[in-house]
Amino acid sequence: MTKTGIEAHELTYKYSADFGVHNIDLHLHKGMITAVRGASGAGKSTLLALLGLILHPTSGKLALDGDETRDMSPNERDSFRRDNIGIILQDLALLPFLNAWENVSSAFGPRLGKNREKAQNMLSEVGLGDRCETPAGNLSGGERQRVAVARAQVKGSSLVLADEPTGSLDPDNGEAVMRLLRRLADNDTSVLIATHSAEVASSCDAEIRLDQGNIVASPQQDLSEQEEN
Ligand SMILES: Nc1ncnc2c1ncn2[C@@H]1O[C@H](COP(=O)(O)OP(=O)(O)OP(=O)(O)O)[C@@H](O)[C@H]1O
Repeated sequence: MTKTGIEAHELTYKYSADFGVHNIDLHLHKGMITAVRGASGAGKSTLLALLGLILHPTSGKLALDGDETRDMSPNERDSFRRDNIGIILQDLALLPFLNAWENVSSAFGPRLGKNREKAQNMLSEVGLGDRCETPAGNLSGGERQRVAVARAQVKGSSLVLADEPTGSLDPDNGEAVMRLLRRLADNDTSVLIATHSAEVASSCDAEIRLDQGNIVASPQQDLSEQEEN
């Protein structure tokens, strides 16, 4: 049987002897939003970078929908990431001189015009149908974040990783972005959000806590606690 979702087993990344993330075991199910919380420096961004195949693990295993990623070449990892993983970064990484649809279309690669219609449809879905031609640098923070969600969503990714997706937004825009991420999960995507916010975490389906690069509470624990109550 093909395993679905993301499974990490003893996943480790060492920047140095003391810093990094260590022996991470987790299973992110499809259709669920999982929050990863922890103090500054706990390892949240490092974990997202590992799951996004941006960092190559020092040791351990990582499978996405049953595909083991450990032995992929750098080129295979890049193309796997492009096809399967949407990433919403803390600093957004939108190109300010490209307009909204061009930023969304860039998820597919450099030939932006090829996927213009898909990009525009996706922008309509996140409520930005009338801002397609606006340069990203001229959009508000909330609008830019919605463009970033549209870009993560446009390929139909199996996994979406979001680093503080609501961190810089006012409550209304933050809730709008969370609703969009929920819709992604409802379409059978695994969503992982790094957040400092207890409120954001409480709106997720499960929570992982990191402390000094180690998991101190996992989604499985949270789910079994919910079942007991
Ligand atoms: N490129 C790097 N080289 C060496 N150490 C690093 C590097 N990047 C991060 N670290 C260290 O690894 C640890 C985890 O960092 P990480 O950025 O994953 O934490 P975080 O939980 O995302 O923090 P924040 O909430 O502040 O963004 C920290 O101690 C950090 O100083």
